[in-house]
Amino acid sequence: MNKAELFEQIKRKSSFLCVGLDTDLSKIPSDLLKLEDPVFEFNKQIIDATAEYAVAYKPNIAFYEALGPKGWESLQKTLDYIPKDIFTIADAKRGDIGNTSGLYAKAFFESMDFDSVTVAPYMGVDSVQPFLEFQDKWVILLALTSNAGSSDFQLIESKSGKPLFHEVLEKSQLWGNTDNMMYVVGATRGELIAEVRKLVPDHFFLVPGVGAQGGSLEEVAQYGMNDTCGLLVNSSRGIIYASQKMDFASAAKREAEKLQLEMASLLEQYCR
Ligand SMILES: O=C(O)c1cc(=O)[nH]c(=O)n1[C@@H]1O[C@H](COP(=O)(O)O)[C@@H](O)[C@H]1O
Repeated sequence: MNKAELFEQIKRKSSFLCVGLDTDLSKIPSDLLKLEDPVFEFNKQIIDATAEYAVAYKPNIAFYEALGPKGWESLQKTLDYIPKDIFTIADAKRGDIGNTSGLYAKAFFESMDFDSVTVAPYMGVDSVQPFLEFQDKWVILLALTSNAGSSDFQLIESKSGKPLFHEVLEKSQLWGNTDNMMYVVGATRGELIAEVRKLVPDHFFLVPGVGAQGGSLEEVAQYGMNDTCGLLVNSSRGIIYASQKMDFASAAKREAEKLQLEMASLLEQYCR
């Protein structure tokens, strides 16, 4: 999916919601555990309930990897079930020496056909380029993450006197095929989002951290939105575990709709 198609979908649904499929066997209703593939059954019902409000789904790979081969099977079935016009993100946070990154890229872009994968920039250009070689796929580079520990390295002043996340944003722009690059920018980072937007005015941000982590959607839109929206805002636990009983799908639908309505008015206000 290219940027124009993504923006078209955002306009059509008046939404920039990404639903995070962080599906955890210890949090899904126990009745589902009797089924052959509880993770897929849960995801299927979540997707059915939220697809009209979502422009992206983001399975966090850890939740599937942790279950061994069965988890990978649930992940593949989930990916196949997501409607084809919705953007898919493999939240895998990969990145390694070139030849290894090439195989990570193959895993998520060829074997599994995700639209995008989250990548850590720490190992530098040669660890990211193999992902960028897939012309019609997207790399979502960790820039300024939502967790408290992000200050440990990302906010440190580099040699040039700028915080390290500035270097990530500026350097990565020189890595080629950056049209298909997005950046992770945490919703918990408030005004710093404006700083990131100044450095990369046209790129999409994947913004986790609203809902369970307490980030403000209003603030994200105010500081981060551009004239093609430029935002995919993720909520995982706030949607998928809105109820931990068998009414989980209708509760997820309610939460997704609530966010979508808020997003519709933010699009009107800030998407210019
Ligand atoms: O790359 C991510 O998606 C990510 C980056 C980041 O800075 N913070 C962050 O929370 N995430 C992911 O976004 C999701 C947030 O989940 P909730 O806090 O439950 O909405 C999880 O899958 C995290 O791994």
